[in-house]
Amino acid sequence: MTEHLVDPDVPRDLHAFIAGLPKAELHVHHVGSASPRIVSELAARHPDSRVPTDPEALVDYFTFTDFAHFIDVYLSVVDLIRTPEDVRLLTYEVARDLARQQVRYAELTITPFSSTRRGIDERAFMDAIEDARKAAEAEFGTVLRWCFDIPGEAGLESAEETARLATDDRLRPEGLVSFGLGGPEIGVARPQFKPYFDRAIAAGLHSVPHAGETTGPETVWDALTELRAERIGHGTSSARDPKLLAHLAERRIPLEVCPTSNIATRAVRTLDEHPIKEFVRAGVLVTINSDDPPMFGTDLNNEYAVAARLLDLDERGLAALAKDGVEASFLDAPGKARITDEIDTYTAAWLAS
Ligand SMILES: O=C(O)c1cccc(C(=O)CC[C@H]2O[C@@H](n3cnc4c(=O)[nH]cnc43)[C@H](O)[C@@H]2O)c1
Ligand SMILES: [Zn+2]
Repeated sequence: MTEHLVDPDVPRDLHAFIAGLPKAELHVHHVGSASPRIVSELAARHPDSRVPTDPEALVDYFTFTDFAHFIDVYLSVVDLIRTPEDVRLLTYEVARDLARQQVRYAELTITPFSSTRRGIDERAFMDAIEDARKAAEAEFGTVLRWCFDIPGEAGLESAEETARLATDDRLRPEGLVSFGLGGPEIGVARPQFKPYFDRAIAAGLHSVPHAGETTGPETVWDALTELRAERIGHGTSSARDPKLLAHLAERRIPLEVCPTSNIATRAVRTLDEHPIKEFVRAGVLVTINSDDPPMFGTDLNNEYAVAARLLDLDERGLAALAKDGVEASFLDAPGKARITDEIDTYTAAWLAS
């Protein structure tokens, strides 16, 4: 249990239950998962960067005034990743952090455009993530899969490049399962990305755009109708549209909810005002995720503790939430059954002890 993340309003034994609970993480960004140790190590290697080298100074550096400020800081960390070896190290260390939290399966959102435009060779980039994925599975038992996302604000050039990297048979990595859209939403309309999503879907990828994180429910509708979203990244503003909530519930389209992220980027004012309760009340399939954990001073276990408090969950409720995460994942049926069984076995043993 990470002491600074112990929520005093959640019983300690529930924190301990969460710490050992097998979980799936469906919404977590590659660069946004770099631990303070990795960020400071990379910053020390690149003294021209404005990113602090002192891990303690990172707490202030990772305090955001709004979403635009968050993206600005995020890109300063992206600037630290300059070689394929940086990419490999980051990916492997992210897997280690996930494994420590009993994450059995994670879909990691990667923005290959940001790396290739900064001069990392595309072949070497793919080899680096795949090499780390295989090593992580063999050494930690955590299965990683990739979502390649378009950094929407970088324009259609970035959409074209991301679609090419995701669909070219000579480049497309084995671990790639989905196609996303990230970055700021304001002024970046979802429908313009339809042709790129069409190509990715035709190549067998799942559609998982961010939508409704910093704009209204109409963005979520656009993601559903234009980009054929199978899950929605955040979808926070869906709570403002009862018809949309009913649609999401009826079609079993999961929301990838990241509560602490929404507070850190100031998309939502306080955790108590977070709409997660409305989602559950409307019957929407909610999954719990961490987004950019070290940047937001959180981790997946803490997000489960937050959910336990906001939704008043006990061990059985938390186990059900973890199983919903597995169900909403793009794992195959035997893979889902394996983790679900593990959750049931763990929970039964915990309750019997
Ligand atoms: O890489 C560039 O050069 C570049 C140029 C212009 C714009 C961008 C971006 O907008 C990058 C956005 C970046 O942010 C990632 N991310 C991480 N967390 C979140 C989130 O909560 N909501 C949306 N985006 C997020 C995203 O994956 C992109 O990599 C880049
Ligand atoms: Zn995100």
